[in-house]
Amino acid sequence: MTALLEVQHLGLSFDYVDTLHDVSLTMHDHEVVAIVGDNGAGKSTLLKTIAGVHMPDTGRILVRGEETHISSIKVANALGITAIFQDVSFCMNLDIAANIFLGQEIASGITTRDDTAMHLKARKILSTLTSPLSAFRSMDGLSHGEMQTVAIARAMLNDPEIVLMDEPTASLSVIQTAQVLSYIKELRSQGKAILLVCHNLPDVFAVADRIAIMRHGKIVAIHQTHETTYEQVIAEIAGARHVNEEFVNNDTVPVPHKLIDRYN
Ligand SMILES: Nc1ncnc2c1ncn2[C@@H]1O[C@H](COP(=O)(O)OP(=O)(O)OP(=O)(O)O)[C@@H](O)[C@H]1O
Repeated sequence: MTALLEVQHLGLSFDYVDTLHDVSLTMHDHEVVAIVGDNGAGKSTLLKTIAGVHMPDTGRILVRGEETHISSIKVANALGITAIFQDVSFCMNLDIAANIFLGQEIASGITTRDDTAMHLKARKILSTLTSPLSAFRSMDGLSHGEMQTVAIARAMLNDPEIVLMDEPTASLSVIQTAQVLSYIKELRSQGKAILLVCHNLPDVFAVADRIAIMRHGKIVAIHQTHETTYEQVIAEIAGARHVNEEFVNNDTVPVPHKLIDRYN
């Protein structure tokens, strides 16, 4: 089966420092792949390189089996790749529909926007995500989680096949996080491939089919989520040769939280 996205031996340096080193990764439709790693491991740089923000120095990116040169975000979008970065900007004085269409408004004449068509499409996208948000609501006053919903809806505008998400649950409440994770599952069920950079291991284990661990610009391991454990992933993030028994055998605190507390 042809992979939707194939990254082969990517390398990228900033100021002579290897930020990505021989990175290879394959993604198929109906799949969520999470990239985890310590600060500075190169996760966001990998995502941005696939999204067209950076051009790799070496290696290849294939989309549906075809070699591509993703020289800009626009080129990535045309290939069916869309990214949701951490610093999404909104126009707070406009409504949700206008923010979903920001920069891609539907015109009804040379100088006028077709607000009705935009609201209809915005409502359709929100309902596809099973979001209860009204497209008429003002951005002003939305919670972080609701803004993340709008960011995801905006990314769905051109029905991409490959969705790249950088820390979509950062600074969200438990409920908002659950909502965003359910959107990710919904996108997977629609056949999309989702690449997720995420620090939060419970979120990763809740939603990812595979987990890729990055360290010092390299992918050091890729696991099927159901075949790995928090202990193993944390050990690989940290570069430990063995899983620490102290972590594994302490049954007084739920293991994931104990591990994460220790790791942080
Ligand atoms: N545009 C850039 N110019 C120079 N160095 C950069 C640039 N972007 C990233 N880097 C460097 O590349 C390394 C990897 O950064 P990156 O943001 O990809 O890491 P990360 O794994 O996403 O980290 P974090 O979890 O902290 O966001 C860091 O040392 C960073 O300073």
